[in-house]
Amino acid sequence: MSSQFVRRPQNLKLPDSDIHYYPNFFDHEEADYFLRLFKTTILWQQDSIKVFGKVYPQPRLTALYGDNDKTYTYSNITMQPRNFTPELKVLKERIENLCETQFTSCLLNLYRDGKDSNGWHADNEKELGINPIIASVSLGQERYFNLKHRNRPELKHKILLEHGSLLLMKGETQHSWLHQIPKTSKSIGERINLTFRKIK
Ligand SMILES: O=C(O)CCC(=O)C(=O)O
Ligand SMILES: [Fe+2]
Repeated sequence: MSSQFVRRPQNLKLPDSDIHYYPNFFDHEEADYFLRLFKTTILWQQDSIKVFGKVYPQPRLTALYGDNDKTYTYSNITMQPRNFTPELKVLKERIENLCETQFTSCLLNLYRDGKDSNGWHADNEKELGINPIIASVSLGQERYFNLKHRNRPELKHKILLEHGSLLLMKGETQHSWLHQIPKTSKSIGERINLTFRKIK
């Protein structure tokens, strides 16, 4: 890995949240390397989700890696973790140094094109405990990340998640806000997202 120097993050300053954005957490070359590596070495799967009783393929591919065998359940999908690869461990440790905390797990998303998406949700599964810290790495195609406050409809925000960036969400963010990656009709390339979490 090259430079460990990390520039100061942008703080989103939204009420009832604690969100920080590091645009160049990885330099361009590193980000390219990890994008190609994870595209080819992660065991991507497409699960089915049930929406109002109907079953659909999830609009993206996913994978779960971890250092324990605890399952993770969201949207009625229970995922079984695989063991961290050496490269995922390297990334995890680099982010742990920045955040001064430990992660047990990494949920990965592969958005193949603009039709792939991630609907409104909060990362508030009980396995994550209260006020979880979520560290989210973006590689490849930049995509918008929308935020909306649960109880105050006038509070909305969107941020472009760039290649090689890191987004940290902590404190009461998951309690008060929902987030999504919307579809786009533009013809765009693929994006990989990694979210490091503590699964208890
Ligand atoms: O792809 C992203 O940036 C967001 C992913 C996400 O919200 C999740 O996996 O919970
Ligand atoms: Fe999420």
